Formats: sequence, structure tokens, C-alpha cells
Amino acid sequence: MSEKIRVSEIFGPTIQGEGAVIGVPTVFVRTGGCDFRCSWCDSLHAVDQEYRHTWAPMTSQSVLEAVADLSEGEPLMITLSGGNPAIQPLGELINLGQAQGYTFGMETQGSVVKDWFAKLDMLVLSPKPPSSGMETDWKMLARCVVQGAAQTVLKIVVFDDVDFSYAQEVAKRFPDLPIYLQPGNHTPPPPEDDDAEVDIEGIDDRMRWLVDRVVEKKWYSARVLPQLHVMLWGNKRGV
Ligand SMILES: C[S@@+](CC[C@H](N)C(=O)[O-])C[C@H]1O[C@@H](n2cnc3c(N)ncnc32)[C@H](O)[C@@H]1O
Ligand SMILES: Nc1nc2[nH]cc(C(=O)O)c2c(=O)[nH]1
Ligand code: SF4
Ligand SMILES: [Mg+2]
Repeated sequence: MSEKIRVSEIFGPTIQGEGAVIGVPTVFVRTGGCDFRCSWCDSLHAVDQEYRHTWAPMTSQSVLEAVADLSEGEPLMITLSGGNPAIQPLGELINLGQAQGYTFGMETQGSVVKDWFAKLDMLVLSPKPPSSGMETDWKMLARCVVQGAAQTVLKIVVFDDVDFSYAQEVAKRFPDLPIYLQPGNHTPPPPEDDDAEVDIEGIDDRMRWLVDRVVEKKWYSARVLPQLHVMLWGNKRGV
């Protein structure tokens, strides 16, 4: 019997709200458990051990059935997120899904590498800036890149100037990867809150500041994007 996947939630179809494939319809499979604990994590219900009892152990087949129920059998992009999906056994799910016409994107911080990264259609590496309180293992991040997903991109959350310098350092180390900058959202909801308010003005301010910084530095290969789902629905879960 293959190992079960710990699943916090499966939701959609919605649009991918962030980064390289922003706007693309997708179903999210959010796994439970993370080796990090970022100070500003917006998905603590999939990180904090306090919520472990809500993370259902599921087979790959049952995850795919749940996705197919939501998409009414139409194959689409499945986005694996978390928590850190890299700590879950996801190779079989990707094989099964791709055989049925699904494509797979994954969001991970680059702290753990698996051989099945090579099967992904889109790997989003989101190493964590200083404001998160986490450290970057540069060697591990580089191993995630060479694992060879069809497309690999970087996405860095930026709250302040120190984070901005960190993002520049990441870009310097990985000059061949497209890099997306995303303003941080300061108001993560309490995990049990299904419809939390969000500080849109603060996000707008940081977005404008981020554009100014990119232009000032003539960093013309950077791409600056807000979290579209947060602009539309705030910190609501399941969108
Ligand atoms: C919740 S994480 C889950 C996947 C993985 N653990 C990671 O961090 O990449 C998904 C994305 O949301 C971003 N994110 C988390 N909290 C955020 C916040 N408060 N503001 C902006 N982006 C945030 C992360 O940086 C990551 O790119
Ligand atoms: N619409 C939407 N787009 C997203 N992109 C990354 C998300 C995540 O939490 O991983 C996310 C999310 O939760 N919802
Ligand atoms: S790595 Fe991702 S899921 Fe884990 S705590 Fe940080 S933002 Fe949250
Ligand atoms: Mg999110």
C-alpha cells in the first residue's frame, strides 16, 4: 500500500491568484504540515500542529476523485500547496493525474527536494525572506532547481527593504529563472476564521512601493504582482 497524503483542504476551481500562472483556473490541493513557520504565514491551518486533526490522510486516488468532483470530471491544472507539499508522497498522484490529462503546479519554499519534482509542469520556488524569521538553505534551493520540473520560477514575498535586497540576492544566484515579487499581506487570518478582513490599503501601499523600488533599481527582469485572490476575496479560505 502506498503512503497516504495528509490533506488540509481541496478547493476550487478558482483562479491561481499569484505568480507566473496568475488567472489560470485551477483546483488547489493544500497539504497539512510544514517544516517552516513563517511569522506572517497566511495558511497556518495547514502548518500549526494544533490543526493536525483536520489533516485527512488520503490516497492519491481519493485526492484525484475529490478534484474530479469539483471540476466535474474536466481535467485542469491542479495546484499543490500547503503547508509544504514537498514533505508529502505526491509522485503517485502526479502520475495518475497526468495520465488523465491534469497538469500539476506546486508551491514550495525550497527546503526539501524530491525526485518527483521532475514530473511537475510548474514548480514555484518561494524561498523565504528575512521578515519571515526563516533561514534559506541555498544548497537545497539549488537542488530543487536542478531536479528539473518542466518550468521553474521564483516567487518572493517582500515586506520591506531588507526583503527586497534578499530578493535581489536570490535573482543573482539564479539568473536563469523568472522571478516574481509579491507584496506581503500583514493580516493573516486566525486559522479558524473563514472570512477574515484584510488590510487592502496596506497591500496597495506596499505594491506601489515595490514597483517604485524595482524601477529605481532598473531591475527590469523582475515581475511585480499582487495576490489577486486577496484583492478579490480578502483572506477568505477556499478561494
Ligand atoms: C502558504 S504558502 C504554501 C507553500 C509553501 N509552504 C511556500 O511557502 O511556498 C503559498 C504561498 O503563499 C505565500 N504567502 C504566505 N503567507 C503570505 C503573506 N502573509 N503574504 C503574502 N504571501 C504569502 C508564500 O510565500 C507562498 O509563496
Ligand atoms: N486563488 C488562490 N491562489 C493561490 N496561489 C497560491 C495560494 C496558496 O495558498 O498556496 C493560493 C490560494 O490559496 N488561492
Ligand atoms: S513555508 Fe509556506 S506554509 Fe510553511 S509557514 Fe512559510 S508560508 Fe506558511
Ligand atoms: Mg494562500
